[in-house]
Amino acid sequence: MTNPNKIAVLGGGSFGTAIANMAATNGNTVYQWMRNEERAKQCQALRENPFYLPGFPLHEMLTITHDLQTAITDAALVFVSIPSQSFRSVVKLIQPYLSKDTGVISTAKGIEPENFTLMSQVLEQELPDHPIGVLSGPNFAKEIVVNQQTGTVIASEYDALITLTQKALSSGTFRVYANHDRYGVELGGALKNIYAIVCGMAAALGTGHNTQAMLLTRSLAEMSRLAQVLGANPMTFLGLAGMGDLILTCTSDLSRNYRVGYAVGSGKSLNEAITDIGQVAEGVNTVKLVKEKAESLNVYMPLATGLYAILFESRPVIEVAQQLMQGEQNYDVEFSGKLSNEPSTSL
Ligand SMILES: NC(=O)c1ccc[n+]([C@@H]2O[C@H](COP(=O)([O-])OP(=O)(O)OC[C@H]3O[C@@H](n4cnc5c(N)ncnc54)[C@H](O)[C@@H]3O)[C@@H](O)[C@H]2O)c1
Ligand SMILES: O=P(O)(O)OC[C@H](O)CO
Repeated sequence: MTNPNKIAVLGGGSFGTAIANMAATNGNTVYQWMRNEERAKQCQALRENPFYLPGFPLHEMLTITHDLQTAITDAALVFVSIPSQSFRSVVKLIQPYLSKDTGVISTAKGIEPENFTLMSQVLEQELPDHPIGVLSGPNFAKEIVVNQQTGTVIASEYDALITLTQKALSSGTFRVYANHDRYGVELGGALKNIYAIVCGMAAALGTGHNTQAMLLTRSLAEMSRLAQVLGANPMTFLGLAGMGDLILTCTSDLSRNYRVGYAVGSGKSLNEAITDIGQVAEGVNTVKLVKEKAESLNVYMPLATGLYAILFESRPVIEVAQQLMQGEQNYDVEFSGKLSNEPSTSL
């Protein structure tokens, strides 16, 4: 049996800390697990995470620990807030400590290279007997912890898990919407990172509002086009985890993906940009996987393909932008029976 008020959060980064602190503030007994013992002890003693969210005090109901068993035993919910590159290896560690009905929720917005696997699909594979879900939306950790009013989405096939998550996290400043299209919600969170890099790059080149509006709108069209072919509901992309997160990350330098794009657009190499940011920007790997996937499925994704050419084939940004603008004319709104998936060479 699980303790309905016990929650575990895996990951010592910015989002893990924000989620753990919110759940603790709501009166839950929360354990945040960090792999680095020294860091866990330091955060626990300081009541702060100086590595990712310096200056922000942590709630007394939150315990930070290096002991995975203590963190997980009896927890009703486990949030996995580990970047996609390490996600599976951490999930493998937790299996022995989970109770039978513990729900496990991914907050990671990335894709595993093998078989284009999303993180909740990793959960499905590694923890087939557990209810699973995805938490995704326009959610900068740095804004959550200073109580900026925020909306998010819990997506799952399990209504009990949705209700438990809403109860654990909802507050006067955090609103948790439900969605049953887990795949669509998760895909939205992963894909928007590509376009945040594109928009950061465009901003570095001094583009105006017309360009930014066109980029955002065509990004949404492109994401939805792939999502539909992959089996997600394209309407999901009109919600917080699609359009909401796209707007957030494509318009703010709080986004690490946007900052990678801005740095590359300002003349830095991709490696310099990543090193300077010092945290995970999932879109850099995602664009490689999406370009491959789009080609194999013959889905038209000119922005993702153009970004790939700039980042990995040394194509000049201006040249790629001109090519996109001068291709053949295309339709505005898809999914209305016209041109849902026909190849073209324009934006
Ligand atoms: N930061 C945000 O505002 C935000 C918001 C929503 C979703 N996300 C997503 O959540 C995920 C995590 O993001 P973040 O911002 O917390 O990342 P982060 O870079 O701030 O922190 C990642 C944490 O994971 C830990 N980690 C990495 N590999 C590990 C391993 N093998 N074992 C144990 N711990 C490991 C790191 O030590 C670090 O503490 C990402 O997929 C991101 O896209 C982030
Ligand atoms: O900093 P980013 O670009 O990883 O974006 C963080 C979150 O995904 C915003 O919702």
